[in-house]
Formats: sequence, C-alpha cells, structure tokens
Amino acid sequence: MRDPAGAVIGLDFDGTLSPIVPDPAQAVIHPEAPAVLAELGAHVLAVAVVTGRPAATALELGPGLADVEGLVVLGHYGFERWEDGRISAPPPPPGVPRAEAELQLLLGTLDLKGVVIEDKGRAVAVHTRRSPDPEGALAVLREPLAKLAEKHDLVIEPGRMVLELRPPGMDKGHALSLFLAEKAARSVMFVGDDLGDLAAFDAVRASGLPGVTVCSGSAEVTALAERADIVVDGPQGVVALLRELGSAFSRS
Ligand SMILES: O=P(O)(O)OC[C@H]1O[C@H](O[C@H]2O[C@H](CO)[C@@H](O)[C@H](O)[C@H]2O)[C@H](O)[C@@H](O)[C@@H]1O
Repeated sequence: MRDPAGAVIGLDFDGTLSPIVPDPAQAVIHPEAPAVLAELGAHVLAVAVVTGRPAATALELGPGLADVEGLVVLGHYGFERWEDGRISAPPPPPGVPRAEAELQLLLGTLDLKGVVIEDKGRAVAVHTRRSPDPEGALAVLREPLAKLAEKHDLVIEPGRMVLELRPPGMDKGHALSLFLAEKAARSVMFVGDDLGDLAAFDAVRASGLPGVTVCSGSAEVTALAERADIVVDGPQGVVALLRELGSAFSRS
C-alpha cells in the first residue's frame, strides 16, 4: 500500500476473474473486472493474468481485458505471453496432437458420460464437470491419463473437475518469478483459486518480496484457502478487493 508503483499484481483467470460455469467455452469474465483492473493498472508497476488458458482464449472470454493499459497475459501456465496485441510462444510440442488422437480412442473404451475434451492447441484437457458423477469420472481417468501423458512426454495438470495433458518445464510459479525479476518488482500480490495456482503462491513466498496471496474461495478447492493470506468469496469477492485497492490508491 505504501509503494504501489513497485507492485506486481498477478491474477488467475477461471474461478478468479471469471466465475466457474459448466461449459469452458461459455466462461466469461466478471463484467466489472476489466474496469477495476484498468484503475489498478494506472497505479501499480504491472498487472499480469497468469492462466492455464491459451492467452488468446483468455482475451476472448475477457472482453475489455486487451484494453487494460500495460496488461500482460501469461497463457498456458506461462509458455505463452501476450503483450501489446502480440503473442509470443515456443513451437507447440508434438506430443499433444498424438496424445489427443489416442485420448479419443481411450474415452471410447471407458464409457463415461458427459466427459468432454478441450483442445487447447499446446495442451489438451479432459473435463468431467458435466458428467453425472464428476469426481468418480476423474478417479477413473486419473491413471490412464497419467500413462498417456508419460508416453507422449507430457505431464498431468489437475484442476477443478479437469485433468490436463500439457508439456512440462513451466508452471505459474516459474512464470511469476521470471515476471517479477523482469519488472524488478518491489512487492507482489497473487490471486488464484485452483491447485495450479499453488506454484504461484510458492513463488510469492520465494521472491523474498513483501507479498500477499489471495484465494478466490470455493467449496470445490480447499487446499488454496489453507495456504492463502486472504480468502475472498469467489470472483465477486476478488473484484470487490481489487476495487477497494484501486480506490485506496486513487485517494492517496
Ligand atoms: O489457470 P486458469 O485460468 O484457472 O485456467 C484453468 C482451467 O480453466 C478452465 O476450466 C475451468 O473453468 C471452466 C469454466 O468455468 C470449468 O467448466 C472447468 O470445470 C474448470 O476446470 C479451462 O477450461 C481449462 O482449460 C483451464 O486450464
């Protein structure tokens, strides 16, 4: 609060800026989030959305985000970077299309209702939220998906009613650490809701900077709340907290 010009604010997308919905393609950012981020962005060193989504998808589902001055989107857990209208990323890993082709066959043999594949380009996610028994379906999928990931040099990223097969070598913690160093941040706040955000919480602690971790709370994930400095009530609570911060900076 004393030095906003040195602060980096990192935010997850789904479940943090955007309420969880059954169909990933229908997710949409909280309507007030872009304006609130724009106000915050005018005071702090940098605002970054750090997400498992492809950066372009986060921007599509977050109309108004691209207009937030100075905003950076670190997509695919940090493999991709969107800034000033441009995306940079390493070449996509060959294992993903191969794993996806086998995944279709695998799901055909398992006879699970309501299980849906999300083709993310550099990764592939298997969602169970729309299954009659989402947790049960996850339990059935865990082992065969782990084997499939290993076969194609990928790793499993578990999330809210989802198992994702993605390339190794990057996570939100590493992405946030690199960003803090690049910006020469003097303090940091990270807001997240899911297991993939724990690495970013660790990065906040490891940075040695004055830092605060915020959990966008839900009944679905409790591990994050246990590790957070502050717990707020889902995306509505996140937006309220960010609005309060922005207003406080504007007053001072
Ligand atoms: O890092 P994030 O921004 O939190 O992205 C993580 C995953 O989010 C999406 O799935 C989650 O949100 C969906 C829409 O609300 C929901 O239907 C699903 O159950 C959640 O797991 C997204 O579809 C994944 O690709 C992201 O990796």
